[in-house]
Amino acid sequence: MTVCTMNIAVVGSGYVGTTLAACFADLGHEVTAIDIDEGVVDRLNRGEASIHEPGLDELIEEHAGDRLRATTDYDAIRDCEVTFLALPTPSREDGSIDASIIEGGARSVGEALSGGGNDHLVVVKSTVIPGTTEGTLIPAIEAGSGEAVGERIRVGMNPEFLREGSAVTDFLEPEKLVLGADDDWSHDRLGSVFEPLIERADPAVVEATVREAETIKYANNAFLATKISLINELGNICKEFGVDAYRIADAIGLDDRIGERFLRSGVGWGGSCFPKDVDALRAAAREAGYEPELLDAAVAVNDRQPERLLALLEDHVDLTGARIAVLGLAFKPGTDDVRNSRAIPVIEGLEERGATVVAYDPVAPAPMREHFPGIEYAESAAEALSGADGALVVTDWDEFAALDEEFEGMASPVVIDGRRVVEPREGLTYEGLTW
Ligand SMILES: NC(=O)c1ccc[n+]([C@@H]2O[C@H](COP(=O)([O-])OP(=O)(O)OC[C@H]3O[C@@H](n4cnc5c(N)ncnc54)[C@H](O)[C@@H]3O)[C@@H](O)[C@H]2O)c1
Ligand SMILES: O=c1ccn([C@@H]2O[C@H](COP(=O)(O)OP(=O)(O)O[C@H]3O[C@H](CO)[C@@H](O)[C@H](O)[C@H]3O)[C@@H](O)[C@H]2O)c(=O)[nH]1
Repeated sequence: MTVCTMNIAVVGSGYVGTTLAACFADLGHEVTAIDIDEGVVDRLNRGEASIHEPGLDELIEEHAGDRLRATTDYDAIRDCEVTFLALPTPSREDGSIDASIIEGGARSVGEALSGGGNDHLVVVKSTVIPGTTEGTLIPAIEAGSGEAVGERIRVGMNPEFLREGSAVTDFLEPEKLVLGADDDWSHDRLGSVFEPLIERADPAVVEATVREAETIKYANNAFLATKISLINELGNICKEFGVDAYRIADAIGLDDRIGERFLRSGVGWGGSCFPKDVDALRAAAREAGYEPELLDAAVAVNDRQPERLLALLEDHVDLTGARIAVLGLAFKPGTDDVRNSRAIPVIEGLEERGATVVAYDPVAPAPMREHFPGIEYAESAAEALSGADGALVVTDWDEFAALDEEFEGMASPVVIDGRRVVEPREGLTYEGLTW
């Protein structure tokens, strides 16, 4: 069967946009990546990613200069059939969504499409609060293009479920695709974009309205974040009972209605999505007149976990003047992203208690330096542990599981594990957060 290839523009070359652009090129489409950052564009054209994501460099190297090109010029959109908006949708101070960047991007897309031309589908890939596409982005495209959306220019919504650290595999082997559109032509065109992926990976395809697609994304993230907070709450209770929360999670996960995934208790959820998206959903729910009490509680439990880690350490070490190794800075393994990493409140808490922090992460020290320029950064876990009065494990990098004689270099061998990655052993005072 012949699979149709298309000309696709991807606006925004961050974690989502770069993955999208590289994977679409790999699926056979002609892709133009557009970003305002010239450095990002230059690197892409040289065949390099600006972010750390397993498998991404290889794809970009293979397709850059061929099916994948990058530019800062929105006018490239005119030659494309579909444009994906993968722009940031950060939180405002009060937690509500700040749609100003994507609104500006939508306007620029509209301007690039002004003056007539081929049919074009603009697809919102970013996570946006239900109603944003209709109430903010369509008017921005119309303001830029000078024509009503719904005839030549149409709009769809296709939320992204990839995880950082496994973005390429998640994108190329999705469990589901949510195709959001409010008319048949837009559903069909969105379907054509994903046809090669559907052929290859056979995901469940959910046809939804734009507003449903926007909502599915928030519901998905809110459910997962709350699931982790629930296992963390149960884990904290297990710890009080002297019971290993991981053995309990293994048992309850056998119940299909619960499921075994996302039951790893510990220092909590961070990253660029769960905290921002749960906050935006809470704010939007409140604005709509609904008190999201369970989501508030999920956040409260999450906020408490780093303090609980520090309190456990304090049971063993007087932190004033102590040298403490922090193992892991990225919000999860496999990424250099430190946005909302649990390492941030952990390091702040150590500093407040007068401890000296020596941090180690295999890929994320550079972005963390922007948050904490004054702490020490070690080149290896062994160096961080050397002479330390205690260690906190904050990210579950595989290499921490292999640590062994490195602990012998500690001044006092106390390890408090927030991710269940280090093996307890003789000679080590070891405690887990929920076990
Ligand atoms: N990171 C994830 O794992 C993930 C997963 C699913 C959904 N999302 C959602 O996808 C969206 C993008 O997230 P991200 O993590 O990829 O963002 P990011 O911050 O990693 O990247 C955004 C990119 O957009 C560029 N940019 C900013 N303004 C621009 C403009 N006006 N025109 C062109 N480029 C511009 C920036 O230079 C940057 O390269 C967000 O809504 C996010 O919630 C993220
Ligand atoms: O059992 C678990 C699983 C995860 N986490 C933590 O939860 C956070 C998020 O992890 P993960 O979901 O793997 O990474 P993200 O890249 O943030 O991906 C989430 O956020 C993305 C952006 O919206 C979505 O696309 C993904 O589907 C969703 O999983 C990290 O701090 C993890 O350490 C736990 O504490 N316990």
